Formats: sequence, structure tokens, C-alpha cells
Amino acid sequence: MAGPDLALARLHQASKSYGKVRALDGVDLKLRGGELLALLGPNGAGKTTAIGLFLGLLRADGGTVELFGQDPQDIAARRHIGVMLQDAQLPATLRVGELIRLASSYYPAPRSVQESADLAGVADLLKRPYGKLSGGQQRRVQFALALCGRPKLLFLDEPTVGMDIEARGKLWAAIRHLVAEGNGVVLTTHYLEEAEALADRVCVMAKGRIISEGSVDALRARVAMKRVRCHTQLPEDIIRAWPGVVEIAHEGDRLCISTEHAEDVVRRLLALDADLRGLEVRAAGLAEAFTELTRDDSVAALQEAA
Ligand SMILES: Nc1ncnc2c1ncn2[C@@H]1O[C@H](COP(=O)(O)OP(=O)(O)OP(=O)(O)O)[C@@H](O)[C@H]1O
Repeated sequence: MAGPDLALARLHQASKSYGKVRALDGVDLKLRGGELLALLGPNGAGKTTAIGLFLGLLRADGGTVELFGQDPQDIAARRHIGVMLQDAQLPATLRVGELIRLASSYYPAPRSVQESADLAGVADLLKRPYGKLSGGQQRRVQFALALCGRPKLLFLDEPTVGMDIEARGKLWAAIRHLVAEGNGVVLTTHYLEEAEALADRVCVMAKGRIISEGSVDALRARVAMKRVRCHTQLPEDIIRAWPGVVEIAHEGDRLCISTEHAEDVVRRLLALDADLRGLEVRAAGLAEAFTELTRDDSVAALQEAA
């Protein structure tokens, strides 16, 4: 079993192709206890394939895959993981409590049904048949099944799809609790605010490669784009023609200027508009960083440089 400093899960130069499609192309990835890693990337980037390798559902064509230092197809390693995949098929007639009891029985030291239900926020649904639940409720039950075995490592594939804001907030709190207890979590998501809210590290994938890895702040810092907002009487056409102005949008009665040269833009605004009000300059959010990183040309440049 892995010690505290060893990786819970690791991909080393892992590759996987489906026929001519290279779904993963030499990927390195490592996760430690007490860490949440968010895997981001556009559709088809290779996120699900990477998780499939960790879970032993797929075999790598090249490179190595380790779960607790063992082969993921080894049952001893798999006893310590919990999984919430996108397309869970569960028997509709079983009650939630029965499902949790059944899933717990596969693990050596499971949580009690009540503890699992409380953590996942489904304690009030224990007597309800699974098939009669709403989509968001079913997702919460799937989360209870993922954590009932007291896993050291959780794989959550787009866990909050279909959840309302309150349910999402509760799931985030439960995930934070599990990470604070020292467990590792690998999360894939298309909700950038989810990665921003939860992740210690963010890994951006595109076309089977990792194109960026680091903290959310480090990822943002890689993107030079800034947003300059203000109330101004200056005509939009004039601002648009300034060097470095990429985009102009209206937000209510404010103008929002996207630029890589925020200082130049601010200098011009102040020089030309004595009545300028409400000036604000902000770094790009994760959404902008993500868009910029996964633009086709930037992916190509990174791949050439690698
Ligand atoms: N069973 C399969 N047979 C053939 N091609 C596949 C198979 N599974 C995945 N692929 C291809 O491999 C590539 C990576 O797919 P993968 O599902 O890992 O991406 P993803 O990042 O999880 O995408 P999404 O965000 O849409 O879930 C895609 O081009 C996909 O079409």
C-alpha cells in the first residue's frame, strides 16, 4: 500500500489508441492523498480514457498505470477506490438503502449505510426506489455508492451534472470533507467554477495530451488576457482600434474591454476621457484561461514545442 508521500495513482507516459484515434498520447499524471485533481478539457480530450486506465477498465498500449503502486486490474488495489461514472446503470426497483447496503458489502471496511447517506445528502431517500428518483437525486445516490466503501481515492466523472445549485453546493462540501480527511479525488468536469471551487491542481487536456497543469491561480497567470471595465463616453470604434484590444462587450451600461495590454488601455482611457468612472481591471477567469489554452492553434504550438 502507498505511504503518505507516494502517489495514490499514477500514469507514466500512458498512451491509448482506438484504431486510428490516439485518445491518450504519452500522458503523465500523479495524485497524492489529501489532493483534488480536476481534469478539464474539451469533448474528446481523453479525460474518460485516462480514468478508464486508472480504473483498470482499459489497458494502456504504452507506458505504465499504477493504482496504490499496483496494477489497476489487481482487485486488492481496486478495494480502495470509489467511482462515480457518467452512465451509471442501477436497478430501478431497489430502494436507496438496499443499494448502499449492497455496494458496501463489496468492501472490507465500509461506512455504515447511515453515514454514507448523510455524507451524500440522501438520508431522506433511503426507502425510495432508485428508479423513482429525479436525475439529481440519482446522482447523489451514485455519490453515496462511490464513498460507502471508505475509499482512499475517488474518481468522480462529471458528478454534478443535472444537480440544482443547492445539491451541487452540498456535494462540493462533501467532497471537501473527504479531501480534508486525507483522501484523493480525481474529478472531471465541464463546469469551470467547479474546478475553481474544489481543485488543488488542474490538469487541462486536449487531443490526448496534457497541455497545462498547475493550481487554478497558476493556470490563470499563464493567460495574459485582462478585462478592463468602465463607464466611458468614448466611442467604441475608437477603443476597438487601439493596439492590443481583442474584444469589446457591453455589460449593462459599462464597457468591458478584453486586452493583453491593460496598462496601455487604461492610460489611453484616462488621457482621453476626463469623466471616466467605475474603472476596474481584472485578471482572466478560469473560463478565459481554458478557452485560450484549448484554442486549436495554441494546442498545436504546445505540441510542436514538446
Ligand atoms: N470505445 C471507443 N472507440 C473508439 N474511439 C473512442 C472510444 N472511446 C473514446 N474514443 C475516442 O477517443 C478520444 C478521447 O475520448 P474520451 O472519451 O477519453 O474524451 P473525454 O475527454 O472524456 O470527452 P468528453 O468530455 O466528451 O467526455 C475521442 O476522440 C473519442 O472519440
